[in-house]
Amino acid sequence: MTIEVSLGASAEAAQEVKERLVAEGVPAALTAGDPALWGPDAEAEASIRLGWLNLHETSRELLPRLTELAERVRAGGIDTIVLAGMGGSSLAPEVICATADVPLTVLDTTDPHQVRRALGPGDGSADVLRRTLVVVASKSGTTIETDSHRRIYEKAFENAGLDPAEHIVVVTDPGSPLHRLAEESRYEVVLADPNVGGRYSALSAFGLVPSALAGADVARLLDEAAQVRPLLAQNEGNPGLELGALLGAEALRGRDKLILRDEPSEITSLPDWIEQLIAESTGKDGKGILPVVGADAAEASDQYQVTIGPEAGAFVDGPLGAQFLVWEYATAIAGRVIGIDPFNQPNVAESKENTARLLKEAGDGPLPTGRPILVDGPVEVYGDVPGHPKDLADVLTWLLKSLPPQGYLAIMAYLDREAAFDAAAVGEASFEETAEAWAAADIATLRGLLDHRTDRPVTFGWGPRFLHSTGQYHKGGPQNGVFLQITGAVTDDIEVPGKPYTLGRLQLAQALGDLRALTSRGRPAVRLHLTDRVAGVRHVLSAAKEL
Ligand SMILES: O=P(O)(O)OC[C@H]1O[C@H](O)[C@H](O)[C@@H](O)[C@@H]1O
Repeated sequence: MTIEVSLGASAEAAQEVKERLVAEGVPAALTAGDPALWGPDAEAEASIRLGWLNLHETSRELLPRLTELAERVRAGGIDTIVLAGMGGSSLAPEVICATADVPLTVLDTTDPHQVRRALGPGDGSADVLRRTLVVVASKSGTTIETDSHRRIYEKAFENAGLDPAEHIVVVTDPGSPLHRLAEESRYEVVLADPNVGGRYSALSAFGLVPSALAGADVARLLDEAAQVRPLLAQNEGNPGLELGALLGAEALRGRDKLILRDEPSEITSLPDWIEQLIAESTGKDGKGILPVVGADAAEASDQYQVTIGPEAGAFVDGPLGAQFLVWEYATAIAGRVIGIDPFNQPNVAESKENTARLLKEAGDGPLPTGRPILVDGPVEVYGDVPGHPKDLADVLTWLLKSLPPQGYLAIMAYLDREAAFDAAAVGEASFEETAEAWAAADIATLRGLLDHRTDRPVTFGWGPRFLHSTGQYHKGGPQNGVFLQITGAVTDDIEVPGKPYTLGRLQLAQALGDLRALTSRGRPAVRLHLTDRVAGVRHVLSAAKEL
């Protein structure tokens, strides 16, 4: 089965853009790997970023090794695959494994409570660790979260009397600092294609290694991509061109909020991967397309909806391997239409630098959190909120009122994204009861509650995961975002071996660093700090319900 793209009510607008792209010879030029398609400023970067167009062929050479590796790992009694990787180094495997229904633990967080769930109690349970293989995945080999996870796991394996070399597999680019370290440590290394950027790497070693180890059929993904690939050079019947023309045409006429719907289909959670691809590729130079995951399309002139799976209106229906390639192609096309370089991420570094500076300046002392402007039960409020708010509800109301006509609200939660598991594990409860208990304990429920109170789109991101995704758009895209950051007290912190910070301290520094970047742009931004996480989540949700 190949892929079907339907443009729904937007077909006419897309047609005009498509005709222009065809007249300019773009489909053939893109599939031939022409790096000049995004203008002279983008050419140098593009010339080393188009390898994703051929991964359906070039990644095939990985398959025998992956089969052998997966067998060896299983024969060694390992049944738990943990993936330490941020953004493009984990989002695709998460979707691949969810779709294949094989378990994969993704560590794309600095939340100590969430990392503790993977490690097991204490400094890691020997029982859990014996059965665990950690895939340390980083293209640059320098990402601070992934480096921290590697250090934590190395120490945990050693403490448990296990040889880290038997429990760690590294995926990185040739010559990266992580490559060198892995060789010194005798880790198994799978090198990735350096001509593929992180968010375009779903079908490279970054997508395939952890997924194959977790038990997914990755050869099938390459077959699915190979089926659609010949269509991408065509002027007609080209799903990537259709979708790219749609994304570009909508953005040009001011419809720059893309509501991504995930209807029940054979694919699970693809919008979470598309979100990074589109937000980080297009959100720059004051332009961009904002993907909104999990929302219903509002009747607003700047929003439109695309569904994964067959549905009324605009949709993309087809197997996962083909979806990856078609969305990548469409994003590259949309980048040309909008007039940005879809392969760089110029504003991501800023928050990272702020975080490093905050940690350095604070030394052994406390991080500069400032003083709360009010305390409402288990929730402290930080930020410049005018008009002397008296409680949390007033603060949320002010944030919603601050939304400009074309704006959006971004909720950014630096918390344990699995915390709601604890509340939902209620013995013999029915599916409905469990789902209800989950929603009542999950801070992500806030997105829907605030969405009901505004016609502006509301996004939700787990920090620091989103910093490697929508974080680029927030800082580099149209400056009309309003930001609600949520942090929480840490009761069970984890040392990062060889570093002067703990995970909890790093997480808070990341939140403060990003807040600094957002407020320096004059954007309205508030931080809620939950002094008791469970009670705090309940309190925030109940305040939002009463607005
Ligand atoms: O794979 P890494 O080098 O560790 O990078 C992981 C992620 O980090 C950065 O912040 C980039 O903005 C992302 O595009 C990338 O996917």
